[in-house]
Amino acid sequence: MFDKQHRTLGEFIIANQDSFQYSSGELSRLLNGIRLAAKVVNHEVNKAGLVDIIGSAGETNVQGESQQKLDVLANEKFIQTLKNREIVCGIASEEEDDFITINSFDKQHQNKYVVLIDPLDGSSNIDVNVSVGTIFSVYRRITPVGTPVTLEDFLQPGKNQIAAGYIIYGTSTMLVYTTGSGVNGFTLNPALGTFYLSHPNMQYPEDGNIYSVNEGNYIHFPQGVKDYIKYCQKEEGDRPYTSRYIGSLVSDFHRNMIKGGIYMYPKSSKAHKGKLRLLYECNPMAFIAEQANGKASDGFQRVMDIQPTELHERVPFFCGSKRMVEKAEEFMANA
Ligand SMILES: O=P(O)(O)OC[C@H]1O[C@](O)(COP(=O)(O)O)[C@@H](O)[C@@H]1O
Repeated sequence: MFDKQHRTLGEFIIANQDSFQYSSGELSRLLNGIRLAAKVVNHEVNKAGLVDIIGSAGETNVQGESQQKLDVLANEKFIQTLKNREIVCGIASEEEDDFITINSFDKQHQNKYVVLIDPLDGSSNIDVNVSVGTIFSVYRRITPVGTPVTLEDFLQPGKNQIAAGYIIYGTSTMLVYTTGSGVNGFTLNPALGTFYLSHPNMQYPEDGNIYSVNEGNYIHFPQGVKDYIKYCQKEEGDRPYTSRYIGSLVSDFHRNMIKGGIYMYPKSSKAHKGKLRLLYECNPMAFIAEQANGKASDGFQRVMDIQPTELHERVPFFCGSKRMVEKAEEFMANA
């Protein structure tokens, strides 16, 4: 298992390269690209209140959401950084209608990895100085090297992920990721511009007492969700639980992973498939949750078993401490 002596993220990536199935150093270079882009975006997020980077960019993205200027900037920085690494053959992003094809420098489509990103998660919180994040998911392509990347390379079930993580731009900036051998968190020392291992081997508590859901949608929720929320609020045993909802998936997830809790974005009569996107929000968070002894489902099945059919498809999402997600699923099944 990993030891704390590998203090910086760079050292940690190299030191653990061999624990990775296709260890050729390429994934390390990809992760180092994400590390670099995270620092650049962190710098922009931190000074957001001072420069004209807050507010709408005047455009809407493929989801019909108004794009924030920081969304656009974060999208550009991650795409640019990943393009230059000679590893990535394609990128899909919340801010891009279609996937982006990246050819290797020799123009022979030799790159092997696809990356899916939510460049700035929690965008409704940007203007009000509440923590936001970036989410990333990495797969090995399934179409032959030497040919251009196709949609098929992106529409892989979450269980095929080889790496996933998030960056949280909060009271401190952290990068949390997994390559399938546990979850580790690194905190940025802004004075040195270096990420240090601060949270080795992160684990969800088996059970918790925090529930995170937008209760403003309560009347639109399925009966099973209403029943589970009532269960959380009932004066019985270690309940009522505490309600905490920041409105940034990354921030709510991070808190619940440390303290024990459940995050829910169910379907509703307003949003028949929920709001969160399977490929670059739910799957990466599900991979991290499972690697940290947590659980992630759509209320009925393991999220990472879902076979995607569209780049920007949405799914209901229940994620957190194992016992709490199982209890929520119980209410969904019995409703
Ligand atoms: O405001 P709502 O409907 O509760 O949605 C909040 C959820 O949507 C998100 O902001 C995702 O959407 P964005 O990636 O567009 O920000 C999550 O981070 C958050 O948990």
